[in-house]
Amino acid sequence: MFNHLSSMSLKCAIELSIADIIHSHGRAITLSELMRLLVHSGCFNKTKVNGQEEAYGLTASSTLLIKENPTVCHQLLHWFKGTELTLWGTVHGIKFWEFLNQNPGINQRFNEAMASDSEIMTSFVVKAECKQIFEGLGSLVDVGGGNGSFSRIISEAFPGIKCTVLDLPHVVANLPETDNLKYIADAFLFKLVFHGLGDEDGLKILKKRREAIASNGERGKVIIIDIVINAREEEHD
Ligand SMILES: C[S@@+](CC[C@H](N)C(=O)[O-])C[C@H]1O[C@@H](n2cnc3c(N)ncnc32)[C@H](O)[C@@H]1O
Repeated sequence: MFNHLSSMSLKCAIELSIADIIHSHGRAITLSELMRLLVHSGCFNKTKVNGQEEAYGLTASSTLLIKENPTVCHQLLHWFKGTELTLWGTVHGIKFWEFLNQNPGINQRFNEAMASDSEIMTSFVVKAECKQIFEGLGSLVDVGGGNGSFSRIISEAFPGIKCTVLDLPHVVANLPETDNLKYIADAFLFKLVFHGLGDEDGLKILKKRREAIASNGERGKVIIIDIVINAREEEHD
């Protein structure tokens, strides 16, 4: 709920030139409560001077904020003050997925990286304690499923499930189809999709999925695997 404090305090740090102040001071310097928040998000680090006084130093992240790196500073401020959803969109003036569409080599490497992630996640999701989520399903749509690596693994582990992968045309173009393609779904899988969408788009998608699975009785499921904020521990999110 209070995660916006991290980005707002980062905005303050940039506007107050805190990274520059520490940089020109040449060593750690005492500062306020704002700095505690920025230490929590890993932007600065905390140390002691003269054995007792609290002081703050630069980390690799805040080194990027000093005015010797004007591009990073400028783009971050532009992003904080603008209406564009992502830093990527602010810097490049184009959505990330559209950028991949225009750069086939990078698109291929991105999809291969996501496929590697699927391989790693398989042991947790398909083979271990989450296995029962998939048992008994007849069909599944993998929305934003990339090149289908995760669905391929599911279809091999659960031969009874007909998997359908839905993604952008440039991602699924020329991928070999198999005979287990089907257009009715018991379950919709969203792996690492929602964190990249705004609340409005995410809710719109979920409402549509609810309508689609409501007609399918108790077999209907929406399965979401995504990044969550670590709210309990004093660790970086
Ligand atoms: C972070 S990747 C996750 C890929 C896959 N689910 C995984 O975890 O390996 C997000 C995927 O969403 C897809 N995507 C983005 N916008 C989309 C849209 N409007 N319709 C369908 N897929 C979309 C992208 O092409 C990309 O493959």
